[in-house]
Amino acid sequence: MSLRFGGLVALDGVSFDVPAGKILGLIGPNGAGKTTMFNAITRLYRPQAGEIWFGQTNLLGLAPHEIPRLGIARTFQNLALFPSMTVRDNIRVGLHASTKADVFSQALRLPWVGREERRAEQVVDEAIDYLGLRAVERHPAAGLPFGTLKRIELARALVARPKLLLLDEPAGGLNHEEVSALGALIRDIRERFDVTILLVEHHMGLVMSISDRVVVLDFGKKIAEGTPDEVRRNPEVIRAYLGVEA
Ligand SMILES: Nc1ncnc2c1ncn2[C@@H]1O[C@H](COP(=O)(O)OP(=O)(O)OP(=O)(O)O)[C@@H](O)[C@H]1O
Repeated sequence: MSLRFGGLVALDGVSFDVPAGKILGLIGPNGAGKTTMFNAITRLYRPQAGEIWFGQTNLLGLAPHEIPRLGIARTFQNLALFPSMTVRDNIRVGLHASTKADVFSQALRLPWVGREERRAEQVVDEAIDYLGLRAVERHPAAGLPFGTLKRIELARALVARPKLLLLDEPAGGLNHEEVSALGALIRDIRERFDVTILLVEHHMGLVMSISDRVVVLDFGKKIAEGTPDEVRRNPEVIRAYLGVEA
Protein backbone atom coordinates (compact mmCIF):
# COMPACT_ATOMS: atom_id res chain seq x y z
CA MET A 1 0.00 0.00 0.00
CA SER A 2 0.96 3.62 -0.44
CA LEU A 3 -0.22 6.42 1.80
CA ARG A 4 0.60 10.13 1.60
CA PHE A 5 -0.09 13.02 3.94
CA GLY A 6 -0.07 15.94 1.50
CA GLY A 7 3.40 15.82 -0.01
CA LEU A 8 4.81 13.44 2.59
CA VAL A 9 4.95 9.81 1.52
CA ALA A 10 4.41 7.88 4.77
CA LEU A 11 4.11 4.45 3.10
CA ASP A 12 5.59 3.83 -0.31
CA GLY A 13 4.45 0.57 -1.92
CA VAL A 14 4.86 -1.48 1.26
CA SER A 15 3.69 -5.08 0.99
CA PHE A 16 3.84 -8.01 3.40
CA ASP A 17 1.83 -10.92 4.78
CA VAL A 18 1.15 -11.82 8.37
CA PRO A 19 0.74 -15.63 8.44
CA ALA A 20 -2.09 -16.89 10.67
CA GLY A 21 -0.96 -17.83 14.18
CA LYS A 22 2.42 -16.12 13.86
CA ILE A 23 3.98 -13.07 15.50
CA LEU A 24 5.23 -10.54 12.96
CA GLY A 25 7.42 -7.71 14.23
CA LEU A 26 7.18 -4.41 12.32
CA ILE A 27 10.20 -2.26 13.09
CA GLY A 28 11.97 0.82 11.77
CA PRO A 29 13.42 4.13 12.94
CA ASN A 30 11.16 6.97 14.13
CA GLY A 31 8.82 8.21 11.41
CA ALA A 32 9.31 5.07 9.28
CA GLY A 33 5.54 4.59 8.90
CA LYS A 34 4.75 1.87 11.44
CA THR A 35 1.86 3.57 13.23
CA THR A 36 0.54 4.80 9.88
CA MET A 37 0.39 1.14 8.79
CA PHE A 38 -1.66 0.26 11.90
CA ASN A 39 -3.97 3.18 11.29
CA ALA A 40 -4.47 2.08 7.69
CA ILE A 41 -5.27 -1.50 8.75
CA THR A 42 -7.83 -0.26 11.29
CA ARG A 43 -9.24 2.11 8.64
CA LEU A 44 -8.44 5.35 10.47
CA TYR A 45 -6.40 6.32 7.39
CA ARG A 46 -7.16 5.49 3.77
CA PRO A 47 -4.21 4.58 1.57
CA GLN A 48 -4.19 6.25 -1.85
CA ALA A 49 -3.12 2.98 -3.45
CA GLY A 50 -3.02 -0.68 -2.56
CA GLU A 51 -5.14 -3.28 -0.82
CA ILE A 52 -5.36 -4.70 2.69
CA TRP A 53 -6.79 -8.21 2.94
CA PHE A 54 -7.87 -9.93 6.13
CA GLY A 55 -8.52 -13.50 5.00
CA GLN A 56 -11.09 -13.12 2.23
CA THR A 57 -12.16 -9.60 3.26
CA ASN A 58 -10.83 -6.46 1.63
CA LEU A 59 -10.56 -4.06 4.56
CA LEU A 60 -10.67 -1.00 2.33
CA GLY A 61 -14.31 -1.80 1.59
CA LEU A 62 -15.21 -1.45 5.29
CA ALA A 63 -15.84 1.43 7.68
CA PRO A 64 -13.64 1.78 10.80
CA HIS A 65 -16.42 0.57 13.16
CA GLU A 66 -16.69 -2.70 11.21
CA ILE A 67 -13.04 -3.65 11.84
CA PRO A 68 -13.37 -4.91 15.46
CA ARG A 69 -16.33 -7.11 14.51
CA LEU A 70 -14.16 -8.88 11.96
CA GLY A 71 -11.83 -9.92 14.77
CA ILE A 72 -9.14 -7.25 14.68
CA ALA A 73 -8.19 -5.55 17.96
CA ARG A 74 -5.40 -3.15 18.81
CA THR A 75 -3.60 -1.43 21.64
CA PHE A 76 -2.29 2.10 21.32
CA GLN A 77 1.19 3.62 21.59
CA ASN A 78 -0.20 6.32 23.87
CA LEU A 79 -2.69 4.45 25.99
CA ALA A 80 -6.32 5.05 25.08
CA LEU A 81 -8.11 4.28 28.34
CA PHE A 82 -10.90 6.23 30.06
CA PRO A 83 -9.14 7.66 33.16
CA SER A 84 -12.21 8.11 35.38
CA MET A 85 -13.73 4.70 34.56
CA THR A 86 -12.85 1.66 36.65
CA VAL A 87 -10.43 -0.92 35.35
CA ARG A 88 -13.31 -3.37 34.91
CA ASP A 89 -15.41 -0.89 32.93
CA ASN A 90 -12.45 -0.01 30.73
CA ILE A 91 -12.01 -3.69 29.93
CA ARG A 92 -15.75 -4.07 29.25
CA VAL A 93 -15.43 -1.49 26.47
CA GLY A 94 -13.67 -4.17 24.42
CA LEU A 95 -16.79 -6.35 24.49
CA HIS A 96 -18.77 -4.06 22.25
CA ALA A 97 -16.98 -5.53 19.29
CA SER A 98 -18.29 -9.01 19.98
CA THR A 99 -21.73 -8.71 21.62
CA LYS A 100 -24.86 -8.80 19.52
CA ALA A 101 -27.21 -7.05 21.94
CA ASP A 102 -28.57 -3.81 20.51
CA VAL A 103 -30.34 -1.08 22.46
CA PHE A 104 -33.83 -2.46 21.71
CA SER A 105 -33.13 -6.05 22.69
CA GLN A 106 -31.49 -4.78 25.87
CA ALA A 107 -34.46 -2.52 26.71
CA LEU A 108 -36.88 -5.45 26.23
CA ARG A 109 -34.56 -7.66 28.28
CA LEU A 110 -34.97 -10.53 25.86
CA PRO A 111 -33.79 -13.80 27.47
CA TRP A 112 -30.77 -14.20 25.22
CA VAL A 113 -29.58 -10.74 26.26
CA GLY A 114 -29.32 -11.85 29.90
CA ARG A 115 -27.43 -14.98 28.86
CA GLU A 116 -25.11 -12.95 26.70
CA GLU A 117 -24.46 -10.45 29.49
CA ARG A 118 -23.55 -13.22 31.95
CA ARG A 119 -21.23 -14.77 29.41
CA ALA A 120 -19.69 -11.34 28.76
CA GLU A 121 -19.00 -10.75 32.47
CA GLN A 122 -17.36 -14.18 32.61
CA VAL A 123 -15.08 -13.22 29.71
CA VAL A 124 -14.16 -9.98 31.54
CA ASP A 125 -13.43 -11.97 34.71
CA GLU A 126 -11.18 -14.37 32.81
CA ALA A 127 -9.22 -11.45 31.31
CA ILE A 128 -8.90 -9.78 34.73
CA ASP A 129 -7.48 -12.95 36.26
CA TYR A 130 -5.29 -13.74 33.26
CA LEU A 131 -3.65 -10.31 33.38
CA GLY A 132 -3.43 -10.12 37.18
CA LEU A 133 -5.80 -7.17 37.53
CA ARG A 134 -8.14 -8.54 40.21
CA ALA A 135 -6.78 -6.29 42.99
CA VAL A 136 -7.45 -3.12 40.97
CA GLU A 137 -10.63 -4.02 39.08
CA ARG A 138 -12.79 -1.45 40.95
CA HIS A 139 -10.10 1.24 40.85
CA PRO A 140 -10.31 4.08 38.32
CA ALA A 141 -7.68 3.75 35.60
CA ALA A 142 -6.26 7.18 36.55
CA GLY A 143 -3.30 6.97 38.90
CA LEU A 144 -2.42 3.32 38.27
CA PRO A 145 1.18 2.46 37.36
CA PHE A 146 2.05 2.51 33.68
CA GLY A 147 2.69 -1.24 33.48
CA THR A 148 -0.78 -1.88 34.92
CA LEU A 149 -2.39 0.46 32.39
CA LYS A 150 -0.71 -1.48 29.59
CA ARG A 151 -2.16 -4.73 30.93
CA ILE A 152 -5.62 -3.15 31.08
CA GLU A 153 -5.31 -2.23 27.41
CA LEU A 154 -4.31 -5.80 26.61
CA ALA A 155 -7.26 -7.15 28.58
CA ARG A 156 -9.61 -4.82 26.71
CA ALA A 157 -8.27 -6.06 23.38
CA LEU A 158 -8.49 -9.73 24.43
CA VAL A 159 -12.12 -9.74 25.62
CA ALA A 160 -13.13 -9.19 22.00
CA ARG A 161 -11.48 -12.58 21.25
CA PRO A 162 -9.61 -11.14 18.25
CA LYS A 163 -8.13 -13.25 15.47
CA LEU A 164 -5.58 -10.51 14.79
CA LEU A 165 -4.05 -8.43 17.55
CA LEU A 166 -2.17 -5.24 16.67
CA LEU A 167 0.21 -4.16 19.43
CA ASP A 168 1.62 -0.63 19.09
CA GLU A 169 4.78 -0.33 21.21
CA PRO A 170 3.62 -2.49 24.11
CA ALA A 171 7.06 -2.23 25.78
CA GLY A 172 7.20 1.59 25.63
CA GLY A 173 7.77 3.00 29.12
CA LEU A 174 8.26 -0.40 30.80
CA ASN A 175 11.32 -1.32 32.86
CA HIS A 176 13.66 -4.22 32.14
CA GLU A 177 11.79 -6.84 34.21
CA GLU A 178 8.44 -5.72 32.87
CA VAL A 179 9.70 -6.10 29.29
CA SER A 180 10.85 -9.71 29.87
CA ALA A 181 7.51 -10.52 31.48
CA LEU A 182 5.73 -8.90 28.52
CA GLY A 183 7.64 -11.07 26.05
CA ALA A 184 6.50 -14.23 27.83
CA LEU A 185 2.96 -12.85 28.06
CA ILE A 186 2.70 -12.06 24.34
CA ARG A 187 3.83 -15.57 23.45
CA ASP A 188 1.37 -17.05 25.91
CA ILE A 189 -1.44 -14.91 24.47
CA ARG A 190 -0.65 -16.23 21.01
CA GLU A 191 -0.89 -19.85 22.22
CA ARG A 192 -3.85 -19.49 24.54
CA PHE A 193 -6.04 -17.33 22.34
CA ASP A 194 -4.84 -18.75 19.04
CA VAL A 195 -4.33 -15.22 17.78
CA THR A 196 -2.13 -13.75 15.05
CA ILE A 197 -0.02 -10.83 16.28
CA LEU A 198 1.36 -7.81 14.44
CA LEU A 199 3.79 -6.05 16.75
CA VAL A 200 5.21 -2.55 16.33
CA GLU A 201 8.04 -2.11 18.80
CA HIS A 202 11.27 -0.18 19.31
CA HIS A 203 12.63 -2.56 21.92
CA MET A 204 14.85 -4.75 19.72
CA GLY A 205 15.44 -7.37 22.41
CA LEU A 206 11.71 -7.96 22.67
CA VAL A 207 11.00 -7.97 18.92
CA MET A 208 13.88 -10.30 18.12
CA SER A 209 13.06 -12.74 20.91
CA ILE A 210 9.35 -13.21 20.21
CA SER A 211 8.79 -12.55 16.48
CA ASP A 212 8.60 -15.39 13.96
CA ARG A 213 9.30 -12.89 11.20
CA VAL A 214 10.32 -9.24 11.09
CA VAL A 215 9.52 -6.55 8.50
CA VAL A 216 11.68 -3.42 8.52
CA LEU A 217 10.44 -0.04 7.29
CA ASP A 218 12.57 3.04 6.68
CA PHE A 219 11.19 6.33 5.35
CA GLY A 220 7.98 4.56 4.30
CA LYS A 221 9.72 1.79 2.33
CA LYS A 222 10.17 -1.86 3.23
CA ILE A 223 13.94 -2.39 3.38
CA ALA A 224 14.07 -5.92 4.78
CA GLU A 225 12.00 -8.92 5.76
CA GLY A 226 12.96 -12.25 7.28
CA THR A 227 13.60 -14.16 10.46
CA PRO A 228 14.99 -12.14 13.39
CA ASP A 229 18.46 -13.52 12.64
CA GLU A 230 18.31 -12.62 8.94
CA VAL A 231 17.08 -9.12 9.70
CA ARG A 232 19.67 -8.52 12.43
CA ARG A 233 22.47 -9.30 9.96
CA ASN A 234 20.99 -7.32 7.03
CA PRO A 235 23.35 -4.45 6.02
CA GLU A 236 20.42 -2.21 4.95
CA VAL A 237 18.89 -2.58 8.39
CA ILE A 238 22.15 -1.84 10.18
CA ARG A 239 22.60 1.23 7.98
CA ALA A 240 19.04 2.46 8.67
CA TYR A 241 19.50 2.13 12.40
CA LEU A 242 23.07 3.32 12.74
CA GLY A 243 23.09 5.75 9.81
CA VAL A 244 26.42 4.32 8.58
CA GLU A 245 27.67 1.72 6.11
CA ALA A 246 27.56 -1.74 7.63
N1 LIG B 1 -1.78 12.48 10.61
C1 LIG B 1 -0.62 12.80 10.03
N2 LIG B 1 -0.50 13.91 9.28
C2 LIG B 1 0.66 14.22 8.67
N3 LIG B 1 1.78 13.48 8.76
C3 LIG B 1 1.73 12.37 9.50
C4 LIG B 1 0.54 11.96 10.17
N4 LIG B 1 0.79 10.79 10.84
C5 LIG B 1 2.09 10.50 10.59
N5 LIG B 1 2.65 11.44 9.78
C6 LIG B 1 4.02 11.42 9.26
O1 LIG B 1 4.17 10.21 8.55
C7 LIG B 1 5.46 9.65 8.78
C8 LIG B 1 5.30 8.27 9.40
O2 LIG B 1 4.83 8.42 10.75
P1 LIG B 1 4.50 7.21 11.70
O3 LIG B 1 3.91 7.78 12.94
O4 LIG B 1 3.72 6.20 10.96
O5 LIG B 1 5.95 6.63 11.99
P2 LIG B 1 6.38 5.51 13.04
O6 LIG B 1 7.24 4.57 12.30
O7 LIG B 1 5.19 4.97 13.73
O8 LIG B 1 7.26 6.38 14.05
P3 LIG B 1 7.49 6.24 15.64
O9 LIG B 1 8.39 5.07 15.81
O10 LIG B 1 8.17 7.53 15.97
O11 LIG B 1 6.15 6.07 16.27
C9 LIG B 1 6.20 10.65 9.67
O12 LIG B 1 6.97 11.49 8.85
C10 LIG B 1 5.07 11.42 10.34
O13 LIG B 1 5.49 12.72 10.68
